[in-house]
Amino acid sequence: MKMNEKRDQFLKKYSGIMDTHNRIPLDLYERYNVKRGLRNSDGTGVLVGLTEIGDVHGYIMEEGDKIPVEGVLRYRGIDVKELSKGFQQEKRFGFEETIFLLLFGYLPSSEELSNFNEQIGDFRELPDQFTEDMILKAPSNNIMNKLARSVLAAYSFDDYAEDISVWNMLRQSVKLIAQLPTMAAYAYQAKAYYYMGKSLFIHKPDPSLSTAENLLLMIRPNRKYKDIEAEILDLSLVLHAEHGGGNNSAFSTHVVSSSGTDTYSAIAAAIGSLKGPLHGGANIQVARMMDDIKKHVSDWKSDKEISEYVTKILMKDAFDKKGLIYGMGHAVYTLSDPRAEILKEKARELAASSDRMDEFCLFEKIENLVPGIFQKLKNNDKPLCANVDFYSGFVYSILNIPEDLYTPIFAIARIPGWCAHRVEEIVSGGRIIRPAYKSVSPRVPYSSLKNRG
Ligand SMILES: CC(=O)SCCNC(=O)CCNC(=O)[C@H](O)C(C)(C)COP(=O)(O)OP(=O)(O)OC[C@H]1O[C@@H](n2cnc3c(N)ncnc32)[C@H](O)[C@@H]1OP(=O)(O)O
Ligand SMILES: O=C([O-])CC(=O)C(=O)O
Repeated sequence: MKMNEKRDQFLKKYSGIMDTHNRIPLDLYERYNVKRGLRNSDGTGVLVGLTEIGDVHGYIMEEGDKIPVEGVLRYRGIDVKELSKGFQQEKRFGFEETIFLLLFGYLPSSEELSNFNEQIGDFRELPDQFTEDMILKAPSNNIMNKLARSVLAAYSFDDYAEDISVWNMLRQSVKLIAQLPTMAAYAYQAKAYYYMGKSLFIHKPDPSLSTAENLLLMIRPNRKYKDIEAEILDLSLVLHAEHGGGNNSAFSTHVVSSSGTDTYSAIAAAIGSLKGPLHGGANIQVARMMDDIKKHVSDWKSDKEISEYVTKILMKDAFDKKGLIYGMGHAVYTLSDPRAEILKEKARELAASSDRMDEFCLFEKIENLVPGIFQKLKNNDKPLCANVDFYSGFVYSILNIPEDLYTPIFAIARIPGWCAHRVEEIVSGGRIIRPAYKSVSPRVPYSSLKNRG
């Protein structure tokens, strides 16, 4: 028998065995009062830490009951809606001051902001040979995978990689925050060249420009972008920058950092977490799901036809058969996600000016119809709102940003949050995160090889 056939047989047999031997009966979780997914029985998160960085508010507790409320998100105590309104009204980019706010805990003065922008600008370029050796020689079909590997590779270019003093973590944080857009843009160019047959171009970042402008100039063949495109991308970066300590990627950062490991390992772990389709990777899944819905629903104005197809998706009978409507639902928000509301209005404006209003209306219909269908199918009254990932990809598509970069843009936005959480963990956490797992395995005596069946 050929090795391939033997391998197929091996995988078939042992994947079945592996599955059986890793299934713990659901009733045991209840019996031992296990907080699955670190959740209490009402879906609220188990309290495992304190943070001053982000505050995510989606319900209030009243006499033991969870009462849904409109969502509010605060960065270092400042409402993100006010923060966004502030820099937009002053016609400035907001992402760099948001990074400052998250890292240092207060809004910078103009002098502090311009010094900070200089620091970021100075770090934007990748080290000598990094692009050639670490990105072009080892491209990936998946930019998040390439980003995580690039962050790990950056360890080897840092003489103080292991130093976890605050001074050094700040240096590493600013460097990684500045370089992640460059890594993502070049990783995308490498993918476009090696996997998609496109021309290869590597544009140098411009230290005098914002993160949003740099990202756009590095992914555009002619380095050109419109001001409005950079402004909207900047706003989106601000909205994605931080989400408390409990979200999966920030918590991964806390867990990994609590072992005392280096910054590159912690940030690579966070990128791996964000990539998942239940977390930041949902933005690309929304785009794929919407393409599928557009293909299968002939009348985009028909509530009936849309509802029937959405029901099929929820019943695991259509699209990726996972039973999920991506971009809907949230672990904390109930009635609304403030970021989705802002992105929705941007999506509406952009759609109106680019002849894509029919698509926008389809998104809006799905947003409005899904909660009712979900409640009917699940026989509950749980509110379900659009989350930050629902409209972001649609906005990016109008900005002509390739789908491959949707989740990497989320990572570029969220790395300041991760860095702030890493420092908070090391400065204030101070104890290795180590929850308990109860063993429910029966005791089995060892048997020697000759006595096994
Ligand atoms: C940046 C971000 O990470 S935002 C979130 C991005 N992720 C998505 O958009 C994926 C779709 N949404 C989801 O899978 C979920 O809403 C999550 C992962 C965001 C939150 O999950 P949870 O906190 O477990 O949600 P919640 O406690 O409200 O879920 C209750 C039930 O509703 C289901 N549910 C929640 N949202 C959805 C959805 N969009 N589609 C189908 N079912 C859903 C859950 O799977 C769960 O089912 P179960 O009881 O059979 O296990
Ligand atoms: O908080 C969460 O669970 C998910 C998240 O990161 C976000 O919504 O931005």
